[in-house]
Formats: sequence, C-alpha cells, structure tokens
Amino acid sequence: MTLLTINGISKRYSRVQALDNISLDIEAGGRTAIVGPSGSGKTTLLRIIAGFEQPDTGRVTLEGDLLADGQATVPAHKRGIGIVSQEGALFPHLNVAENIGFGIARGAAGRDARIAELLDMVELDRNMLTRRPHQLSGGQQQRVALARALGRQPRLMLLDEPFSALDTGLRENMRKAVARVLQAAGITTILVTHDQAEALSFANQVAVLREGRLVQSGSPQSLYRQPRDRETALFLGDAVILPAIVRDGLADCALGRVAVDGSHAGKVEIMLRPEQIRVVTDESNSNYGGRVVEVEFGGATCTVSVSLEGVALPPILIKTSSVALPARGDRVRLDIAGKAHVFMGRSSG
Ligand SMILES: Nc1ncnc2c1ncn2[C@@H]1O[C@H](COP(=O)(O)OP(=O)(O)OP(=O)(O)O)[C@@H](O)[C@H]1O
Repeated sequence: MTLLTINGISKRYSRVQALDNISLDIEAGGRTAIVGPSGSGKTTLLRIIAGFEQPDTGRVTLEGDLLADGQATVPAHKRGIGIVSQEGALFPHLNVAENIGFGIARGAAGRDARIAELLDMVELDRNMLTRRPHQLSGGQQQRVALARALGRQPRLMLLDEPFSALDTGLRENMRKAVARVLQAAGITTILVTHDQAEALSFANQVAVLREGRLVQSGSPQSLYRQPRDRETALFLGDAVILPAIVRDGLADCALGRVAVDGSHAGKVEIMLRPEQIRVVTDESNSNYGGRVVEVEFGGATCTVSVSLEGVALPPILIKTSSVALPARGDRVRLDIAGKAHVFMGRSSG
C-alpha cells in the first residue's frame, strides 16, 4: 500500500531548477533512501514533504490526504511527519527528558512512563534523562532527537543526513539501530543521504536524484546491478565499464566473451561490479590475460590493478580479498561471475 505519493513535483529558485517533475511512491512501512550528489535536490524534496517549502507545481499526498498541490498547503506541524536532521537540533537548555517530552502535552497521563519508554526504544540508559545535550555524544544526541520525533507518533519519519556527523563505526551502528527502532515501531521512513553505501544498506527502496530529476528508483539490488546509466553506476559504487558488441546475450569485450543481461544487441557499453571479477594467477590457455600493475593493500579488501594485454584501455581495478593476493608483475586470468549489465543508452566508445 502506498503511504506517500509525490506526483510531478517541480521547484525553482530564481535561476536554479532544484526539482524537475519528480514522481515517487513511498510504500507504507518501507524505508526509502533518496540519494544524489550535492545540489541534486534531495533536501528540497524532503523540505517539500515536511512542509517547510512549497512546490511550484505537483502534489504531495499522505494516506490520501492532500498536503501540497502548488497552491494550498498543510502546515508542517499539522502533517504528522517527524524529522531528524544532521544537527539533531535538540533544545540546548532542556535536559533529555524535557527534549523527548517536548511534543507530549504536559500533564498528559503516563507522560513520564512514555518518555522512559521512548528512551528505551532508542536504546539509551535511563540515567541520561537528566543530562543536557552538551553532556551527550553525537550519537546519543541523535538517539534523543529520534526519540523526540517518535514521541509525536508520526505517520512518516524523515531523516536528513542524520548520521553524517558521526564517525564511521558509530555511524554504522546508529544506522542499524535506527532502522531497528523504526521497523519495530512500523514507521515509514525516508532517508536523505549523499552516501551511497548508507542508502544501499538502509533502504528497501532507493531513489537517485541528479540535477533535480529522478534518474531511477527501485530496490538497492536492482539499482546496484542494473543502473540506468554510467553516472548512476559510478555513483552507487565502483564499476568496470567497457565498450562491447552484444549478440544473443553474449558480449565481446576486452575481457573476452561475457554473458549479459537484457535483450540488447549491437554496440553498447557494459558494466561489471569489481567483485564480479576474480583474479586468477594462471598462465595457461588464456586469450584475455592481463598483467598486475599495482596491488593496493586495504585490509579485508584489496585493490588489484590489471592491465589487459593487447587492449588500449586503462588498467582494470578489481576488489579482492587479501588472501592469496597476486603480486605486481604477475600474469593473471580474469574470471567473471554472473552477468554484465548492458546500459540502455548508446555506446560512447
Ligand atoms: N533557498 C534557496 N534559494 C536558492 N537556491 C536554493 C535554495 N535551496 C536550494 N537551492 C538550490 O537548489 C539546488 C538543490 O539544492 P538541495 O539543497 O535540495 O540539494 P541537495 O541534493 O540536498 O544538496 P546537498 O547534498 O549539498 O545538501 C541547489 O542548486 C541549491 O543551490
């Protein structure tokens, strides 16, 4: 069931077309990540959903209620939408209990118990209730902000880069904790982030914006494996992109003959994710061998650069485990797992 419908939303700021005819459905109970490079319109879209901005044209509806249609708009505080931003935006002069209880009427029955329950939900210790925001770590502040937003029992939760100020380890833990809390509460969530790994791991729907347009939306798996174009492929992760000639589901390219998805034929560009390519140190019987020109040790995952023999292409970068790493100068064979993806557009090579 669709909870939120974004239909034909456009927004212009003087000379900048921040959003250009965006349509997107958000399923009830799901987690959607809106990703895109800086300036692609993510925050503008989120602010329009929240009610802090008005679209020039288009409609936003939540559970069938019209929130905005370019003329009328429901004010932000009447939308039943929670928002947690990067700064957390806690009230510095209020303690944790007062911050969490901000949206719960004073004197309401069971108010203290509800505050304690919300604190438990975000997995914070009860002894934090009397602390002020400056006495909390960044991650703890974010949890309090989430608890405060949950306290209002929103129909939809918006997360605006809430993890970006946290460092890597904490960020991952927070992402998992927040996903757990929201899932347990059954709250539909939209996360805005410029971090593609965060989007892919957090969401069950990813929407990619570029220059105000929705380039593609779908499951993380489908976007990662079948990106619409080269830019989307590279935005979502590392990719090996090669010119190829495709016929009958097979591509002839610099790596030899590779199985491809779709039913395209002719001159195209194909894409492989680096983890689909396995470097095999085996000199026997290979027409498409290469030579290792660089090995970059990276702990669990290492990068091996292989220069293909007889092909005027830059070296191919392959992610591989640190076990049995080849050495620089080794002659290797490249084995492909799964199918290469064919971009729908014409080949530029
Ligand atoms: N209030 C405003 N006035 C004028 N231009 C604006 C305003 N808000 C946003 N823009 C412009 O609209 C475009 C989209 O901005 P937006 O903040 O939505 O992008 P974003 O994808 O969230 O970027 P970032 O990841 O850097 O936050 C940008 O070109 C931005 O400069």
